[in-house]
Amino acid sequence: MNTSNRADGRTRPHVVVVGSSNTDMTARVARLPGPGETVLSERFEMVAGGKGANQAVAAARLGAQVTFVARVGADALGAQAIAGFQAAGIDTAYVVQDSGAPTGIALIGVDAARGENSIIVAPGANAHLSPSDVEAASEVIRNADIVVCQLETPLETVKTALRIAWEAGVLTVLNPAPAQPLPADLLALVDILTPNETEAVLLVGDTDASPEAAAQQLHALGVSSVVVTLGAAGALVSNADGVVVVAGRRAPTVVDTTGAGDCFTGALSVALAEGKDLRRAAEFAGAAASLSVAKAGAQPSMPTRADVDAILKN
Ligand SMILES: Nc1ncnc2c1ncn2[C@@H]1O[C@H](COP(=O)(O)OP(=O)(O)OP(=O)(O)O)[C@@H](O)[C@H]1O
Repeated sequence: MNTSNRADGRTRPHVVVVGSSNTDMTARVARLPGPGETVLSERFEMVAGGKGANQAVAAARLGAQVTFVARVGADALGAQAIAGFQAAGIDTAYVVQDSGAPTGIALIGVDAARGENSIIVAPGANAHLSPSDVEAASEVIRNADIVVCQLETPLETVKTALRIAWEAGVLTVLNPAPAQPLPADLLALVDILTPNETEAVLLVGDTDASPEAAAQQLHALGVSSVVVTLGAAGALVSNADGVVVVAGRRAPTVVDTTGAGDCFTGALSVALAEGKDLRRAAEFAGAAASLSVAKAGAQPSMPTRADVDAILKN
């Protein structure tokens, strides 16, 4: 393990995140516009997002040494994203600024009265994150404690990252979001899969499957550990030790659940890299995610290690 000692005596695990970085542009409106219609927004916010970046920031806030492998545009939003990663202490040596594509964005309209949203995602540079970008970081991946991927970048790229890690005996985590069916040869490279309920049933192609039944089918496809997140109810943890539901922690208040899943996967990865077993890692991740829903925005809402340790003591 490539761990270094911290002042508090705890070892600092090395987490490599391979994935997306977006800028989320959110406009609250009284009513979402129909085709051809223009509406005025009462409030506009621009917040750093993208599942990969959210998970990288979550892991860094929780005390891991984090290397992020990603692509942003050679534009102002890309420079801003990189500055944000560096401020969080993330190693950005493998964040490429792509001069041929803009930074990925999500345009989010929120109906303030109903809380409904409509979202347009323009992946931009995320779609250019290539197997060779990942290969450039292969030495870092082979020496990591854990490698974490999601599905907002090309599947071939995800597969390359998982394969390099798998062949080196490094733990692999896949958060299979956004929901989509996956090829068996990719799933076979995954140690720990972290779908939410929708993603779990979509992966097994059976929308009537219970989370537990979906987990069993995923084990049959070669995934040794499955953690299905269940929103406020917590998470179903399934591996060779059996199946258990780790109850959700009551959030102090629920302000914004955006990024709760990313916080959970980032935190789970840190805990696993520190050597916790899957169930204890899921308890840690649930505690972190319950704190993340109490604050607005994905990256700004990721809790610190001290915040999580404090609620775990209670
Ligand atoms: N209202 C809540 N109160 C406490 N914890 C929550 C709440 N909602 C989510 N969580 C925590 O966050 C984890 C992930 O939530 P969820 O299952 O909704 O994932 P998700 O659908 O990927 O989330 P999102 O897409 O909003 O990021 C849960 O397992 C739980 O630990």
